[in-house]
Amino acid sequence: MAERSFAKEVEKLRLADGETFEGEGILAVTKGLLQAGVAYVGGYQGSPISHLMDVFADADPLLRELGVHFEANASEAAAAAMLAASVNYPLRGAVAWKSVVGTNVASDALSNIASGGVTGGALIIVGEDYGEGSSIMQERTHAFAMKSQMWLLDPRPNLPSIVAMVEKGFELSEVSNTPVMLELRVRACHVTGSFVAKDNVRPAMTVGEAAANPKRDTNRIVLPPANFAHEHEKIERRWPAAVNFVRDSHLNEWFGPERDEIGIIVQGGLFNTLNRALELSGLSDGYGSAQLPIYCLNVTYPLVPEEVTTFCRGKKAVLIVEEGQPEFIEHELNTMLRRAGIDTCIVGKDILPRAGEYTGQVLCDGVATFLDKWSPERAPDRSMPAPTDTELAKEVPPRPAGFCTGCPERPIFSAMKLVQRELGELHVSADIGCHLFSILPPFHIGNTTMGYGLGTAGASAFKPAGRRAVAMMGDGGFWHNGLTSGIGNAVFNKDDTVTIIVDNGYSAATGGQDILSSRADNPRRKTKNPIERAVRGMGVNWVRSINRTYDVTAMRDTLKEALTSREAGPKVIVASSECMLNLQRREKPLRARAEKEGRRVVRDRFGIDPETCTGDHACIRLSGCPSLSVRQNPDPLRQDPVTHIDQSCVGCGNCGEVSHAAVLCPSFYRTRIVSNPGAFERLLDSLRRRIIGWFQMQHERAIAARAF
Ligand SMILES: O=C(O)C(=O)Cc1c[nH]c2ccccc12
Repeated sequence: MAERSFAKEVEKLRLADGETFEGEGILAVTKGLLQAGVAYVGGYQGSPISHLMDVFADADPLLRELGVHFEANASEAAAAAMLAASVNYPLRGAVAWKSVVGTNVASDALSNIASGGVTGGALIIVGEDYGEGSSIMQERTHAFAMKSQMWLLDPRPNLPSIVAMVEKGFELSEVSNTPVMLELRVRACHVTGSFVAKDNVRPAMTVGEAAANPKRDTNRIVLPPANFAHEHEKIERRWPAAVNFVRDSHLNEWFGPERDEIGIIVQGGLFNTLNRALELSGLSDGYGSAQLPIYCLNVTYPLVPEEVTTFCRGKKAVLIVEEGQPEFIEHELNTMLRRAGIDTCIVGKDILPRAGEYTGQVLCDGVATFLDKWSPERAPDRSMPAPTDTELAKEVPPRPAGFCTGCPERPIFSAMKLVQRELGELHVSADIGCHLFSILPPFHIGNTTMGYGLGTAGASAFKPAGRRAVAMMGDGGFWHNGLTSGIGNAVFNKDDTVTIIVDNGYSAATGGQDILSSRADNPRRKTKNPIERAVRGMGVNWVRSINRTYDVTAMRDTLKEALTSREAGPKVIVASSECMLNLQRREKPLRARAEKEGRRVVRDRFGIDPETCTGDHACIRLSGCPSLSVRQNPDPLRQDPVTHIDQSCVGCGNCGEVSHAAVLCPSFYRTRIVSNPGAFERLLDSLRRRIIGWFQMQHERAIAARAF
């Protein structure tokens, strides 16, 4: 069950010619694909395009009606390889993934398809996870475009521009026989707006029809001598064809006055931020009516030399707003101008930061610095305070990201802490996924992370002389590649590593999509393929499955056994409990309906007895649940605040289990909250309240007597 359902919104994908579509960027992309007659779509989820994959999945009935194939690919590599369908056949295909990491994973297939070239349009929608809020290394997809000569679209975050780039992207791909990447930053994925729709177009050829009429052309396969010809073809034919198409179709946009001494060139995806900076500087408005010439690159690769020289000729200086490093576009602009003998000064990373996101504030400062030097009469007043410099920012302590309340992965790390207490500190090779939060407080567990599914591979150099290394792997990473890169590798190399495979039932970190081992019924996919069976099939003999990770004692003992077992070869613990977010998403509405209908509903909550709590908060350090908080000690003779469980508790019981396994204290209790209780239950409740109330009254009197 995905994080968000688009079941209602996908109805908008049926809009016909002339009707107005209103909604989010990712839905607009999908509508654009259907209007362009796409024959197949796929990809692998990951921020910021997870929801695009969810839109595809929810739109599957419509896709089927139109004869469009949708595949939830096993990885980005698998998605890129699927684009092979566009090599020999006039099939338009689109895949989506998170970049730059997904592009790294896909790069084998990508290089192949870029070399051989395509017949049908191939579009790769990359969710560019760069800048503040990103979870990955800060790199640019642009480098991949340049190294393989794949074209890179970076549309202005505006629905008509995004839809146009989808449609034109296919045409560009076909006229230049080259795969095209469409880069969407997180804000473009979720920007809302409207555009005038066109009818959906059934693909002229379906993937089924292509398979029934196979074609081959050895010139399109990367093998000598064709591979050498491909390079020439790229440079001599495909590249010029792309440049001509971008120019003739006016894919890049021009804003502001035609003549000026200065101007700005901007990556399309940054246009809105630049415009906002100009607006704050009194040089534009909310509609993009800039008072400076702007050349907006909706296509950032390849550049169009004639457009660049036309824009720059006669200008003293041009600012290039290009996020990230290295400054590929800036270098190329300089080369182009030099070749054309134009001496316009290109200003870029000499005044704009070399690293970090180009936020509104960064661009405000950059534009001001640019204007100070090149057009001081238009330079804005710089007395504006930075928006983050508020009282609130000073007061609120930074809060590290962490596991959700009730997360079944938390007890795994609590158990690991307990094991470390006995066996000493462990080298833990971490993996991509929710479990990566173990690295941050309060656990401080995890020494490296090498990539998705690569936890076990990341521990493979450690051949234990005494203490075994521990590797983490998520179920998402396991099916993405970890089964071979981690488990297979460890079996073959006779590694002694202990791998904990965290099986929460979903690709939880990417938004709760089903994977092979999901327990959920999925009418379109084959789920319920146990990880343990796959691991055993790979040749691991020592495998233990724990089906309730909240059982901290069992987790601790199994981990200890794995670390000390005499058996040679990899040791694998499959630790399973359902992702609490998904569980709540599924159960909450059912519970609410049952309560409303007057049916008896029981749910668990945990609490802490403030009288028993000593206030040392070891429970918080060992569990880290966000629902564990502190409150004033009710006993006037004890000053330390006591632990308190707030309203967000989902009753997973981890806090109590941890306290029990660590022999901390008996202050945790479980309450059962009964909605719509029966008559007997009510009677019992009032009886209990009276008896307990009597004891409490005695106790309160005793405390009052001690008070000052
Ligand atoms: O959803 C995210 O934010 C992820 O980091 C998950 C992810 C999806 N595909 C990947 C490829 C390499 C590394 C991480 C991911």
